[in-house]
Amino acid sequence: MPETDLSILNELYDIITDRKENPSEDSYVCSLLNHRKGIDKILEKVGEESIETILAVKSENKEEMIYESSDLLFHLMVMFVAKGITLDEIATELKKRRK
Ligand SMILES: N=c1c2ncn([C@@H]3O[C@H](COP(=O)(O)OP(=O)(O)OP(=O)(O)O)[C@@H](O)[C@H]3O)c2ncn1[C@@H]1O[C@H](COP(=O)(O)O)[C@@H](O)[C@H]1O
Repeated sequence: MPETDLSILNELYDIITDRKENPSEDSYVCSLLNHRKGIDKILEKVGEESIETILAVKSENKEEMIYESSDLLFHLMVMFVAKGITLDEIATELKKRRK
């Protein structure tokens, strides 16, 4: 299988971390990280995007599947940053499971 460049995931993680450290008014990520509902707002988005991903898969429309999965992955990454979970920690956990 060809190696895919997944560096965008690290780049996006770094941008989200930067938004946490340097809040700005017009940032969507900041609006989630600093929401009055706290972590619940991010969890709401993860839940919504999960459902949208499921519906996209059921629709059999691959473009929709990719679009909604990207939304889900993005919001999961915001959740990771909010809770101090690094992508390395996720990768390590996945590697432990490798057979
Ligand atoms: N990758 C993303 C990304 N993917 C999805 N989204 C946002 O996630 C939201 C998805 O929610 P919905 O589908 O429910 O759409 P909505 O109707 O706008 O949602 P509501 O919040 O109004 O409920 C949309 O507002 C999208 O714009 C993203 N927003 C930002 N990024 C990246 O995050 C970085 C930081 O963004 P800012 O914090 O806005 O600077 C940017 O460089 C982007 O690369």
